[in-house]
Amino acid sequence: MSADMDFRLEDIDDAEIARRLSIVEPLTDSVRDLVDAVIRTEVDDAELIAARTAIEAIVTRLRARQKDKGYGVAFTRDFTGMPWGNAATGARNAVAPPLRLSKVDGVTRGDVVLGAAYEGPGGHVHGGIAALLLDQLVGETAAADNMPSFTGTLTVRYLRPTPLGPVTLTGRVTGTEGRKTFVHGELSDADGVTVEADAVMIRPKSFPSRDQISAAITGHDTPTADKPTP
Ligand SMILES: CCCCC/C=C\C/C=C\C/C=C\C/C=C\CCCC(=O)SCCNC(=O)CCNC(=O)[C@H](O)C(C)(C)COP(=O)(O)OP(=O)(O)OC[C@H]1O[C@@H](n2cnc3c(N)ncnc32)[C@H](O)[C@@H]1OP(=O)(O)O
Repeated sequence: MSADMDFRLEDIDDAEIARRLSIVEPLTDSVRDLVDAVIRTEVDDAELIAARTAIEAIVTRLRARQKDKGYGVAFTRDFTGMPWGNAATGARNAVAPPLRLSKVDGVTRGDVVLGAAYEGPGGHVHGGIAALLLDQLVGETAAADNMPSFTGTLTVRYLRPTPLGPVTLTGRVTGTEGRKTFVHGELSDADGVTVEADAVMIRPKSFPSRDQISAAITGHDTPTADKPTP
């Protein structure tokens, strides 16, 4: 991970995180709903044009104040990560399905419903979306102590087409070797595994230590507490 990666401090507590999420998650859900509606609507051209005008007005309102680039990765002082722009999981990212993963007994697991926005072959999940979700899965599976690794190699094997609808992801670490962590991940529908992946996750030699990140976000060294990523 390059040293110029955007780590920044958001000096807020859990209650403020919850408050912000309570505002932005429903907004993101509405935009996700909008994307789905645009794909599936059968209204006439006049309605489509009227919708575009209304949407453009909303975009103008939102752009009244905005960041220069992407959202970046914000951390609280006690190291809770807020990757809210993340393409697979971001709370502010309507492109994200969104995937929510949790680790129990060494297995990372998550359920997500893939609708019309994630279509590749008719009625089925796009292979790139499967790879995106598996990449996030192996990333979170390899992450220890809230410190992420980079995906060095991701090998994806598509066993059979994945129908649009609910899917489950599971991942587990299969080995470690120096800065490398090996992870196996699976994406399944109700009938079993449809896509599997093996990843070599690497903690780059240039990767800042947890203390260095803390120092970068707070301007000085601070003690850090172990906290799960929201
Ligand atoms: C990342 C998101 C941050 C979000 C943070 C938010 C909250 C934090 C909380 C939790 C985090 C949770 C989840 C993480 C989130 C998302 C997961 C998404 C993951 C991604 O989507 S991430 C983007 C795609 N990813 C890249 O953009 C990588 C670009 N690339 C590089 O940054 C370097 O290329 C790197 C680092 C790969 C290696 O750099 P390096 O200098 O450290 O490597 P070095 O040469 O020292 O090799 C050391 C040993 O690895 C072997 N090796 C080297 N390269 C290899 C490769 N490619 N494949 C297999 N093995 C490889 C060598 O053979 C040697 O092996 P040996 O020791 O056995 O000889």
